[in-house]
Formats: sequence, C-alpha cells, structure tokens
Amino acid sequence: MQKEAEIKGTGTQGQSPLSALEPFSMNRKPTYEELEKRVRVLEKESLKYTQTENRLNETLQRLNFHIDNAPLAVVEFNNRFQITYWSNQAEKIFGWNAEEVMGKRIDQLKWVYKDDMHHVAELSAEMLASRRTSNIHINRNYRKDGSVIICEWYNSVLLNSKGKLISIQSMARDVTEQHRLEAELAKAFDEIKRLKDQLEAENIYLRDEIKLKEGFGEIIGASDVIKSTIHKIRQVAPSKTTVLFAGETGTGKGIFARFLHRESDRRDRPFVNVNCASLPANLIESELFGREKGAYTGSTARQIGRFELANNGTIFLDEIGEVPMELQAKLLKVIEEGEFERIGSPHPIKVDVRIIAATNRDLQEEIKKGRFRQDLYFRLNIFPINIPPLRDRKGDIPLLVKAFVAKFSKSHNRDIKRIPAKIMESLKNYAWPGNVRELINVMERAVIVSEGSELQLAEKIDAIPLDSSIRGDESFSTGSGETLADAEREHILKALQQTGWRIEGPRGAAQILDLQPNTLRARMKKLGIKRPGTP
Ligand SMILES: Nc1ncnc2c1ncn2[C@@H]1O[C@H](COP(=O)(O)OP(=O)(O)OP(=O)(O)O)[C@@H](O)[C@H]1O
Repeated sequence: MQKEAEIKGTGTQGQSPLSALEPFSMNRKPTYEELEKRVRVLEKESLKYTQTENRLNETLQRLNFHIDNAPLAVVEFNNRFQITYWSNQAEKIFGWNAEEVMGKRIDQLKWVYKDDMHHVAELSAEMLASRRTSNIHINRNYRKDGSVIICEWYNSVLLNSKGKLISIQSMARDVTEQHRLEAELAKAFDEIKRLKDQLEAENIYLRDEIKLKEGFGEIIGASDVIKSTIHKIRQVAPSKTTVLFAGETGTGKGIFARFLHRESDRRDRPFVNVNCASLPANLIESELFGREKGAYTGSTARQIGRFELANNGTIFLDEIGEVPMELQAKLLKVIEEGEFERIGSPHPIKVDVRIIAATNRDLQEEIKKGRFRQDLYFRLNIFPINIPPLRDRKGDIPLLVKAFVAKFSKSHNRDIKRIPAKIMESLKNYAWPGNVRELINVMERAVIVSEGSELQLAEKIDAIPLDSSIRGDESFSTGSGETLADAEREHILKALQQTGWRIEGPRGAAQILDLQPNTLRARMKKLGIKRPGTP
C-alpha cells in the first residue's frame, strides 16, 4: 500500500519528475491510468532532453562556426606530436585539408622551417619543464604550395594529474601582411629619419650661412679669417676645452669669447668676465677666488669669487698675461682640478667652469722672461685661436665702417647716407693699431663731426700708413723693424696728448681709447709711457 501511494503520488506537486521513471513495483500490475500517466511523464522528460541536446548542438555549431570563421587556425596535437584536430581555418591558412594532415607529425609535413621545428620542440620542452601551460611565439610556416607565411602561435598544453602531456592546443594567426606592413613602416621611418637628419644638417648649414650674412650676431665681418675663426669656435664650443684667444688689443677677443659661450651648452648659465689687467694685483686673488669674513683686516663680509659665480658657466680671463706669478699656481689648480680655496678658508670648493682666456701679450715671450708659468701656458694653450689684426682682414673694414656709421648715426641723431670712396679707401689702408676698438672710436667721432648726409672724418686717418710702418703678423712682431708695441705706444701717446694727459673721466684718454682707466695705466706702465716731467 505504501508503494502504491508513492506511485499514485508520482507527478504530484513537490515530487521530482524523475521519480516517475523509477521501476514499478513487481508486486502488482500497474493500472492503465498509471501507465498513461507514466507515458506522459516520459514524453515530457524526453522532450526536455531533446531540447537540451538541441541547445548543445546549437552551441557546438556556433563554436565550430566561430572556430572555422575566426582568423585563427586551430590545431591540436597528441602527446606524440601527431595532429588530432585541424580546423577549417587551418585548411584555409596552410592549404592542407584535415584528411591530409590527421595523424601526421609536424615533421612529416613540410610545414615549418627546419630551424623553427627545433624551436617548436624547444618551446614544448620548455613549457613542460617549467610547467607553464601556454606560450606565444612567432614562426615562419610553409603552405602546402611551398609559399612562406609568418604566423603568431598561441600554444597551451593539457597535462594529466601526474604532469604528463596529454595534448597540445595551438592557434595560429597569419601575420604575414602585418609583418610586411611593419617592415614597410620601419623602412618608411628610416627614410623619414634620414630626411630629417638631412634637413637638420641643411638647416644648420643655412643657419650658419644666415649668420655669416648677418655677421654672426654682433660679430661683423665676412673675411675668410673671420669665417674660419667662427668655424673653429663652433668646433670647440660644445666641449669643455679651455680656449686661449690671442690677438692685438681691440681685435675682438672679448666678443669672440662671448660668442663661444653662446654657442656652447652653457649659454643659459653665467658668462663671467674678468679683466685681469684692470684689477689691482692685491685684489685679483679675492676677486677670482673670494674670501672669508675676517680673512684679513678690513674684510668684514664674505666675498664670493668670480670662479664661484661662474659655476656651471664660463669664466673669461681677459688679459691673462697680467696675472701675477704668485697667483698663477692657484689658477693652474682650478684649471687642473676644478678646485680652489677662498682666502682665509681651508675648505676646498669644487666648481665646474669652462675657462676662456685671452691675451694680447706674447705668452711665450713672457715665459722666457720668467713672467709666466710654462705649465699654466700649456694648460691654457690647448685650443689656441688667433684673432688677426684688422689690417690683415681689410675686407671687413667696409662692413664694420657701415655698421658703426649706421649705429652712431642713430644714437647721435644724424642722417649719414654716403661714405665717400676716398674716405673708405683711407680707412682700408690705415694700419689700425687699436684695431676694431679704434675704428669704433674714429667712426663715432666722424659721425659727430659730419654735418650733412656725407661722412667726414674728424682726424687725419693716414697718420700711420699701412705700407710704411706697421705690418703685423700673427706673432705680433712687425715686418718693418718697428714693433706693434711702438705703434701702440704712439697711439696711446696721441690720445694722452689730445686729452692733456688726463686718463680718467669723460674727456680722458681711457675713454677715447675705450679702455678701463686701470687697463690704460697698466699699458702705459708696460710700454714705459710717462707724462713728461714725471720721474
Ligand atoms: N668683428 C667685430 N664686429 C663687431 N664689433 C667688434 C668686432 N670685433 C671687435 N668689435 C668691437 O670692438 C671692441 C673691442 O673688442 P674686444 O673688447 O672684444 O677686443 P679685445 O681683443 O678683447 O681687446 P683687449 O685685448 O683690449 O681687451 C668691442 O666694442 C667689440 O664689440
């Protein structure tokens, strides 16, 4: 009875439909209603299974559709590297159909490059050894027709619980076109880079050309000498090499030193100018290296020296030949070690300073006379640049004259439009012992005295004609027996006589000569110039 009640209850609410599938009790024959009911339950169950099967089939079809239509070839290998699955896309990509490859090993198909085969085996071994179950690599493969394609392979291995290989699933993507495009792109980039480099080089060249035309910023001149000087400066500018400018007074050593600094990587850092001739000998040391508070009587505050100021920048030691012997050793140490001490301090200070020096003295001559250290000279003379005197680059004179006349016409409110050829000729033939500086002064005076639109000179300019007196060569000696010092002496004497031996002030000789009064005094001392009547 109990069983009957159960059977009767089959299909009722809350009961699993599967209970209807349980065998009938063998104790009695099922009733017709029971059988009918059971058939209905079975029909219902069967329909459910069919639906599930249909759904699974649909999923499988979808999966196959995706596998076959995805741009990926799907290949499966067993643990003996025999192909056990070969998707439609694999057929499309590699050309063999599934029947041709099934059961074949990789090496039985001419499918991968010999080297790559080795690579594949290595990769599989490596995967197994490291127990990594997937990897990606790029391989060249052959198609059935022998053509070569490049494939990106995604591999994963299936291992059993003991870590033994069961199968390898691989998916391959044909990246031949991508590689070709990438190679083309790389080639195009190379070409672009080459063109860019070329353009840059042309640009630099054109900029140089423009600078040549413009006279290198503030530097005026187009003579070969100026061009080669500019070239040398540009060569040496990027390094930290010490540069020594040599040349007569007023040739432009200072202007070229500034140009060098501007052309270097230090252009945004300080350019510190030290005129060694204008500093009294007893002050040079503290000016250059600084001093501590109380270093000597009267030094009430700490003073930063010019070398510290120039840190990471450039220091320009003008008239280096004027540095007293005692200080030259200290200078040598800074150049060699980048290190010095402030006066009154035992602590060394380290600086990174590019040194440019200039001299209008013949330093070798100074060494012979025991006034300049040879070791310092060698240190300074690593990259010497000689600035020739103006009389040796006469071609620059008209350019300079025009530029200065224009400049002073503006500042003195003049309207000078013409420079008579005769005047230009005399300016070109003058020896210019004071070089560009003297030319500037002569031009300023000329502009001031010119009343109309035509330039007139304020003085007789051929007082020292080129051919009869001075001909300087690069070592500052003259060819005619008269030395440059004689010419300089004469030039200074002329200015002193003109000012009644007044050195300083607005009407002093120092201003006429565009020199610092102390520099003029140092020159006078050097050249033995004394006011008549003084001891
Ligand atoms: N090529 C040039 N173009 C324009 N100006 C120049 C040129 N050469 C020199 N000068 C000008 O001439 C003057 C003297 O030049 P600078 O002071 O550079 O000469 P220097 O050789 O250093 O002289 P010193 O040895 O007396 O110090 C400056 O006013 C400078 O601007």
